[in-house]
Amino acid sequence: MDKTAGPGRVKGTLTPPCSKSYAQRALAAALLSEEVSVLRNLEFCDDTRSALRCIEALGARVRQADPTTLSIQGGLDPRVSRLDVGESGLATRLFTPLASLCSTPIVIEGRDSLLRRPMGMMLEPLRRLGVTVRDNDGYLPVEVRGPIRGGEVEVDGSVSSQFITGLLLALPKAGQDTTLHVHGAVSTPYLDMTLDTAARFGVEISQRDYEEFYIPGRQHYRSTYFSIEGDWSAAAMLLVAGATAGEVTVRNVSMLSKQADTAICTALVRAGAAVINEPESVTVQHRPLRAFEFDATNCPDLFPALAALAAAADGVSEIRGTSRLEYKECNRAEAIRDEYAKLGIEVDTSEEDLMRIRGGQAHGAHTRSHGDHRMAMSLAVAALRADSEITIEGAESVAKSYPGFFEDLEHIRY
Ligand SMILES: O=C(O)C1=C[C@@H](OP(=O)(O)O)[C@@H](O)[C@H](O)C1
Ligand SMILES: C=C(OP(=O)(O)O)C(=O)O
Repeated sequence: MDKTAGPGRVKGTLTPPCSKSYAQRALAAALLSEEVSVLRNLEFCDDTRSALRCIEALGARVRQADPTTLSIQGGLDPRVSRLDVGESGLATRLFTPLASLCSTPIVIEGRDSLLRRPMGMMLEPLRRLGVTVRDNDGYLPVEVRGPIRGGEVEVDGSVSSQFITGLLLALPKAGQDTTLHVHGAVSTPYLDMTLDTAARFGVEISQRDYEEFYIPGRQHYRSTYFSIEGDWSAAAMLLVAGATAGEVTVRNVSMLSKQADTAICTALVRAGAAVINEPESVTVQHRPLRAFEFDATNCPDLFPALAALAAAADGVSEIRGTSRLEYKECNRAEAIRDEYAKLGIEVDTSEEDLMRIRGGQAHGAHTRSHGDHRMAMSLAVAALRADSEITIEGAESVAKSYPGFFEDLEHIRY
């Protein structure tokens, strides 16, 4: 689907969808409890729907108490032999270890960009933990047959944190205690979100410097009332719209959150925007923007929002961490470079792990999302400052994380 995004100013207040990272973790934890948990403020995007499908397939009994509240009777009892994780990287790397708690074979399968994302990091550690694994040369589909038994294992954390998240949530239910030795962990705030979720379900895990995790086995996930907070990755796009084209208040987000993408506020301040933090909202106002430096290694999902910010800033911004972008929904560094070039914005990715963006006047153009929700949103935000409309091919991809994005942006644009 093509979408036309127009130039304009923005002013208004928006509430982003709930954090899909927290929602997926809370759904997984509710499955692992033998009791009833209640998840509130849960709205559905494609990725949270994938996680819901997985927990139902693995045995959870889910009742919709109201449009945003689910009551979940947990308990692993696989009803199918195949799990459809849709296009969600997290659901894949989270539910593969969870499925490995079962003694029946389960195939994990996905679609589209997920089929090109590496899954090899899961194979050896799962085998060492007693799981029989069949894979497709390091890609989906993957078949696991547990039960995973715990023990001591080395894990490569340098491509993604998501498999560690899956192990951290699955292994408290294993028969033995586990020590994970993690090498080169990236996206570490996402591991804090996992530990936070586990703790809220009464599960104990200790860790040292994201290098060693100790997970006692045979633990009990207790019944929990879990309110899902607003999504900082979605908020980041809206706040950049405020910084570049007017003023935006985002409700239901707090700087006290453990979400990685709270870091957008640091980038906004460095770029010269006015950022007003309140206990349950953030307001960003436009000011003349200057080039900034920022390391996004641990918050890779911010890159597309940062690109729209840097494109509107005076000078050359330097954003570190591009090597983290190769294996997202598309190669996001290349996609940002190529699509922003169509707008007349120069993006240099020639130096390893670094992106340089020279701010300037964006021009109308026909662009592509590369099937990537964050690219579609980034281009729509960049369009606010363009001299004419930008067409975004593949705009429906926003459904992966923020189905109402275009309506929300239109609501505050004038
Ligand atoms: O655990 C999570 O919720 C996520 C972790 C990050 O992935 P990586 O650990 O692969 O960087 C992030 O990019 C992804 O959107 C969500
Ligand atoms: C990369 C993302 O998600 P996932 O890895 O869960 O597919 C994302 O939401 O930008």
